[in-house]
Amino acid sequence: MIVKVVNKSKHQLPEYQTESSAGLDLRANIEDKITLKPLQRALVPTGLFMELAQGHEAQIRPRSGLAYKHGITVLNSPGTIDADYRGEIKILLVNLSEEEFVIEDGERVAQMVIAKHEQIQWLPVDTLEDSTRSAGGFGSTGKK
Ligand SMILES: O=c1ccn([C@H]2C[C@H](O)[C@@H](COP(=O)(O)OP(=O)(O)OP(=O)(O)O)O2)c(=O)[nH]1
Repeated sequence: MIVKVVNKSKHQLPEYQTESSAGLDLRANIEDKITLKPLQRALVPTGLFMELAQGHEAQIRPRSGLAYKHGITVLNSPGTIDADYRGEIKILLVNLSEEEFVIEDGERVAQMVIAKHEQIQWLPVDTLEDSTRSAGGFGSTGKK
């Protein structure tokens, strides 16, 4: 799939790490380092602008290594980039660790997955067809 992109960052366009991976690593495009204290959040610019085809979205997700080693995650995960959005893609990071974390320019801070989504039409009805689960949820099936 071809996606139009304007790259105003100092960095190369994100590339897949392997042909079979879904996530494109996104790099911070910043003039000065950003220091995230515990529980602090920051909107990190990427310098990337995209034009997605209708019926598609981009999801901004955390990188598992940053989350595991440093408690750095995407606060609104998965962030949603709409097909009609023409602004700069930004990443909302939060530091869930007890130590401060420094984001450097060019650092791969999140990953982006482009996905198709359905376009639905509501069909208002009075009742829904029953199912085995019915209204059970939130642990209704137990632990094991
Ligand atoms: O992690 C994100 C999430 C969103 N956006 C941009 C693209 C998206 O299309 C737009 C709006 O996002 P969203 O719909 O999540 O924001 P909202 O809080 O509902 O605001 P809006 O009223 O602008 O829709 O902001 C980002 O750059 N990064």
